[in-house]
Amino acid sequence: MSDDIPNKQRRAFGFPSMNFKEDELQHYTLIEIEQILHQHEWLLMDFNDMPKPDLKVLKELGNNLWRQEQQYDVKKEGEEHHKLFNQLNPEQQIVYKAVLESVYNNMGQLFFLYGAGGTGKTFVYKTIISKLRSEKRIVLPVASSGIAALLLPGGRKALSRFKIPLIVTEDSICEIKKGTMLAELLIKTNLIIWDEAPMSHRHTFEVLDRTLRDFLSTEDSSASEKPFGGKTVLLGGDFRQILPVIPNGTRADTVGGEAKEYLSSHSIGKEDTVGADYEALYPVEYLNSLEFPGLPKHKITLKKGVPIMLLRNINQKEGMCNGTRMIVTNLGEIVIEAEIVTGTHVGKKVFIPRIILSPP
Ligand SMILES: Nc1ncnc2c1ncn2[C@@H]1O[C@H](COP(=O)(O)OP(=O)(O)OP(=O)(O)O)[C@@H](O)[C@H]1O
Repeated sequence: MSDDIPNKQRRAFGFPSMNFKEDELQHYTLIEIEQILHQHEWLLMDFNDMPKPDLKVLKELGNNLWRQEQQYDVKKEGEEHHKLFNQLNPEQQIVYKAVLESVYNNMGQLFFLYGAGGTGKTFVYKTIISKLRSEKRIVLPVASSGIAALLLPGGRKALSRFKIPLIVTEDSICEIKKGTMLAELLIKTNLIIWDEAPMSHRHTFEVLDRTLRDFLSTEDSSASEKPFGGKTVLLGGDFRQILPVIPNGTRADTVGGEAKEYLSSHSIGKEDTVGADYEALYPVEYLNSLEFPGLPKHKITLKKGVPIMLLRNINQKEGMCNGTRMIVTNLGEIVIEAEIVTGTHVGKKVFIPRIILSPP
């Protein structure tokens, strides 16, 4: 009877590669038997010798998010860990040991792994992640940005993983309800790794901290007094990679660099105007404020290093077509120098002149 259970549950959970342990199969089979007995007005309880399904285990098995974290191939993770661990340098080993000691002994320590770019932080995260996943423990690796999250195995953006509200205040909490799959997963998590931590506002960590204290205090009342409810948390990043903090500064002040304004035209040609009345009726400021579909604004502000996209085919042979993305490398008086970052001409420097456009 249990032979059909894996296929049935794989279909139900939508995991074609889902594996089941012997005892998990037993619980599912007992539930099936219970359902058949119900049809004949019997219960499993009526048979003293029959084992009973454990509802707590079944609740766990029904948690898709927990399931996902349990689907890692233990053998592969073990091999990955073996490969990475043997390469750790002495400093990386210190971090590795300290974090794992806290996880194994439920010490709930909070770590900060600080290092300049390229010094091997992600390497340490990966070694720790593979070690814990090879032991079927749960690690939730997140990063402040989506790009950094992609570098972590099974990594997610912190805001979406923990359902942190976009606008966080001193009293916000994660948008996770108690008893949901995500709440249960957080309770079971052994380690949280948060890369690029200095890029996130203090309030985002406090939101997670408050939420974990709340969830974990239902099982252990002292959790409300512990940072992150007593979970081991490894924050990491490089303070040199954050944006400078400028008190009362505007967005432009924070990003830095000199901005340059480009106008579609410096003046209206005499031949385009029809008498003084017309000028009074349609002042230059008004004309410049008009926006038409298919035409860029009258004024654009650019800086070195900003990404831009062409909206016209300028020179297809040179890779400058509608949709080509570039990074601005130099700002001339009426010409912009940029480097192509997409397509077959990646890395090529091109010049974008001012061009005459009319609505399509
Ligand atoms: N102990 C090590 N042995 C071999 N290679 C290593 C070791 N530590 C790091 N590396 C390699 O060095 C490079 C940079 O490491 P890593 O990406 O972990 O740095 P990082 O500190 O996370 O950088 P960033 O902050 O820019 O993300 C990677 O290619 C990584 O594989």
